[in-house]
Amino acid sequence: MKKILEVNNLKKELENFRLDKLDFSLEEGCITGFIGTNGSGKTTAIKTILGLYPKDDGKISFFGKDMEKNESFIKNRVGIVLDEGYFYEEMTLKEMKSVIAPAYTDWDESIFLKYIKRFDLNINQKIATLSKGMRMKFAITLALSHHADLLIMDEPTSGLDPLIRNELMEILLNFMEEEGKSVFFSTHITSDLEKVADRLILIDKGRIIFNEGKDELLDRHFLVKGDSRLINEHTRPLFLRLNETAFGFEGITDKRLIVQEQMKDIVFERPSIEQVMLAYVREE
Ligand SMILES: Nc1ncnc2c1ncn2[C@@H]1O[C@H](COP(=O)(O)OP(=O)(O)OP(=O)(O)O)[C@@H](O)[C@H]1O
Repeated sequence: MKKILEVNNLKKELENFRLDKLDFSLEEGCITGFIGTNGSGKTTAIKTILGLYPKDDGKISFFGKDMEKNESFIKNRVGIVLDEGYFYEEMTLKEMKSVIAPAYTDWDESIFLKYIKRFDLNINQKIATLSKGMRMKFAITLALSHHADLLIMDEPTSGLDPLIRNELMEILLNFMEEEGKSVFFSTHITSDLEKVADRLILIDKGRIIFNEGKDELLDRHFLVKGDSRLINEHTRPLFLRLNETAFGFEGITDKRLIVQEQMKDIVFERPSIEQVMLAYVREE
């Protein structure tokens, strides 16, 4: 499969935080969820990849082209949604659109108007008067209106109600129906990814912890439930994360066969993305 984005050895140092040698690539035709808890480095990684923060080291290429030498070609083909949309507050949506649209060679007014309608936005409303969710919908509309091949979105579902979040997931699935499209989006609402993601990348404290197909990841981890008396010095290390109460234990393991051998009367269930994510996130 074609590589849409390649990030090699990316480093970025902020005052109290460091992105540590990020290495990953995105393949064409995939929706990749970029997950991690608050402050894990998702926004910093996305902004550095997009060149909004200067990188300290590493190489970034989109569509096989070096980011630094092909910025305008790349920006044309990438639809971007950032969590704090960069808009002029005094403008109406229509005026803001007129500023942004000429930057894209493939701007499509009919798509723009289609999403304005679908998201129930008023093009004559001032940006300053939009709610957080409406701002996000406007940013998503702009990103979808220039025939981008790759959508990069930072927390696009934050501030959206469950109904609109669900609609956005449908929109992403529709977007993927056309050949050659890819989506990369960060979120800490991992339930949004259960239905749509093909791959998941977990970042924690500025480092990538896993980068794997969603189904493979969920197929090789198990949520185990049973009596707390089964937990002892031999069984405890079999779990990546373990919660014990007076009533029983719940743990995430990637060693199903050994657990099955050593513990009787337990139940195996398929974990959620959130449960697997939390199993890998180191606590302070
Ligand atoms: N401009 C900046 N200057 C200094 N430190 C920063 C800057 N931006 C972010 N940080 C720090 O970098 C760390 C990672 O923040 P970042 O916003 O990338 O995390 P995140 O995973 O996107 O979190 P969230 O889910 O809360 O949005 C945090 O400790 C944050 O305080």
